Formats: sequence, structure tokens, C-alpha cells
Amino acid sequence: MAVRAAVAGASGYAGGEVLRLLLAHPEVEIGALTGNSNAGQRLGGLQPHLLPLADRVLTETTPEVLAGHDVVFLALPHGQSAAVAEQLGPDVLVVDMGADFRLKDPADWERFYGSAHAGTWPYGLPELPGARAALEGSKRIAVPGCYPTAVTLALFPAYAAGIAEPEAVIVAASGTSGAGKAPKPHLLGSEVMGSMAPYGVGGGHRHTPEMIQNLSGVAGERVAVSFTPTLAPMPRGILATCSASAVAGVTAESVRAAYEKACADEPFVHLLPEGQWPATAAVYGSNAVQVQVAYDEAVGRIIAISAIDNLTKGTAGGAVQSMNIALGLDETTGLSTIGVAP
Ligand SMILES: NC(=O)C1=CN([C@@H]2O[C@H](COP(=O)(O)OP(=O)(O)OC[C@H]3O[C@@H](n4cnc5c(N)ncnc54)[C@H](OP(=O)(O)O)[C@@H]3O)[C@@H](O)[C@H]2O)C=CC1
Ligand SMILES: CC(=O)N[C@@H](CCC(=O)OP(=O)(O)O)C(=O)O
Repeated sequence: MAVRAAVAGASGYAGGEVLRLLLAHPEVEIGALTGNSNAGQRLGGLQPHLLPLADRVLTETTPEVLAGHDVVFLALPHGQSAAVAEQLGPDVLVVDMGADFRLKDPADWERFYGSAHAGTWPYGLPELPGARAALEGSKRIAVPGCYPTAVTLALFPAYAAGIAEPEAVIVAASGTSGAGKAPKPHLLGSEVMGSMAPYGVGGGHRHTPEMIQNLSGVAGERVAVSFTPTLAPMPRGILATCSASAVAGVTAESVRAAYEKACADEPFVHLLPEGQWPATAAVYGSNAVQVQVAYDEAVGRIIAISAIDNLTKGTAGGAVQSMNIALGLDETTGLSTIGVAP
């Protein structure tokens, strides 16, 4: 019997991407599609790439509309998911692509999001040690932020192997879809095209505590993180350049061995052959993660670089991968590692 899935926020980027993936998922049938300001509009006018759903009309986001589904994907702005989720029964699998349930420490939430903490759900990054067990059979999933996905997948092998000191410096470039579809002056084509610029510099980005939470969980001690995001003139993609001091005795060979071990059985994380470097173009529209690592002996630092599609593995692909695990399906069902090139 098909899994019936509703998508709240179907007019947005994350909602559109999860629909693109669900249309190709052999076990899923698409049910209600909801919006806010676009309720009453045809999906074809909002997401013209989703041709099979073009004549579907968005409804208001209400508990009545979302009831009666096996899975409900929430692709809503931060702070909107909790009120919707609490009205959905405990038997419905709720997959939240927003931030509301990602953080464990309420003080982190309050500091970075400025509202009351809604709670913590099983975290939808299956590659993290212990995550798959927590997702199996779960009825609630908190999908990670796009930058924390890229950064955690670049650095977890180093912390799992105990070869990195508990401090990491990260500079990551993101495509503009990471900022959502709502119009913002800094996202005008004339502002973004032909330019790259940092933002959230100096520890202010709300994804910093999520990265610290993930990496500290793997390391078994608090990992300090310096994170600088930058906006890149491309619609999709994140390239995360991460570095951490190596512990004494580390060599280029031991770094490589740690990454080979951690990535060996991961269906979506691809450690590239030595000498080849991750590129966002290679993972465009795919759930794959490209990772490469080097040991910079001159400064004693491990340099780990990852590339993801922020909307696929960074949001909707991670959501579907986690849904598959929660429902007892093969983790890779409906997900592709094939990109689009050039
Ligand atoms: N873009 C990305 O790379 C990533 C996004 N996410 C998360 O996914 C969520 C959605 O982001 P994104 O798709 O980029 O954002 P968009 O701005 O593109 O879409 C937002 C969606 O939410 C709907 N919406 C807005 N306000 C309300 C409300 N008050 N009640 C119900 N629905 C509402 C909008 O409906 P309408 O258009 O009809 O007004 C639209 O469908 C966010 O929480 C974001 O953090 C997570 C990881 C990465
Ligand atoms: C380019 C850009 O603006 N990116 C977004 C992150 C998008 C994302 O993954 O985050 P959430 O799910 O936590 O919103 C930002 O920096 O705010």
C-alpha cells in the first residue's frame, strides 16, 4: 500500500524540492499540498518544473487538510512548525525541514532564534553515529540545516577517529536558494551576480550551535566552531571548507585511512580519489555528498572539503532518506546520486 504524503509549504523551495523527489519515489503517493499567501493558486504557476502536479491547487495549511496522511512534510519558516505539528496525531510521521526541533539545548535555541524552544526530535542526518537507530520507527524527524549537513559530513570522520583537536574553522559558500523564495534586497540578481560576499561573520549564524552539537556528539567533548558563511552567485549548492588541528602523531596516511573507514558503507557520502576535489556542479540535484581530505603538514591541520546540493541532501533529500529509515524502507529509495552536468 502506498505511503500517502502531504507537503505544507509546497510553494517554497524546500517544499518544491521534496515534491520533485516524492514524484520519483516508488512507495509514495502525493496527497495534500498547502501554502500560505499562495493558497488557492495552481502549483503549475509556482513550481513549473513539477509538471505532473501542475493542476493541483494549494490549500490553506490547517490540521484538517493535513490529517489522514501517513507522512506530513513541513517546509515552513522557522517557528511555524511546532504549532502545526502538535495538532497532528502521534501516528503520523512528521518530517520538519525547518529548524524548530533540531537543537537539544533550549538556551542555544533562545539565543539564536529568539523565541521559546519547541523541543527536540530525532535528527535526520543518518550518517551521524547512532542516528539511524533513533530514526527507525520514529514518528518525528528534525531535518538538519543545509550548512550543518555539509560541515558535519566533512568533519565527522576526523572526530570519530579521534584525530582532530576540538576546534574547527569553517568557511562555506552557499547558493542563493538557501535563503528561501521570499524576496529580499540582498538576493536581487544585480546584487548577487558576479559577486561573493560573507554574512553572519563572527559566530552569529544560527547554524553554529547545530554544528557544535553534531561534532561534539561525535567527538565526545565540546568542539568549538568558527563558522563563516558566504553567498555565491549560483542557485544551488554548498561548498564547505573545514579545517581542524590534527592531534599529535597524525600523518597524511592516517587521515586518509580515517576517512576511508567512515565513508566506506555510506550510500550517499563519496570520498573522492586522492587529487580530485569536491565541486557543487557534480552534485546538482543529487543526494550525493562529495568529500575530500588533506593533511597540511606545514600547519598541522586537517583540511576537509564537502560539496552538497543544499536543497537535495541539504534539505529534501535528507528528509526523504530519513523518512525511508523511519518507515523501514531501503534508505536509498527514490533518491539519486546522479547529478546534472554541465
Ligand atoms: N532553502 C534551503 O536550502 C533550506 C531550507 N530549509 C528550511 O525549510 C523551510 C522552508 O524554507 P524555504 O522553502 O527555503 O522557504 P520559502 O520562503 O521558499 O518557502 C516558505 C514556504 O512556507 C510557506 N509559509 C510562509 N509563511 C507561512 C505561515 N505563516 N504558515 C504556513 N506556511 C507559511 C510559504 O507559503 P506561500 O508561498 O504560500 O506564502 C512557502 O510555501 C525553512 O524552515 C527553511 O529553514 C532547510 C534547509 C535548507
Ligand atoms: C544562503 C542562505 O541564506 N542560507 C540560509 C541557510 C538555509 C538553511 O539550511 O537553513 P535553515 O533550514 O536553518 O533555514 C542562511 O544562511 O540563513
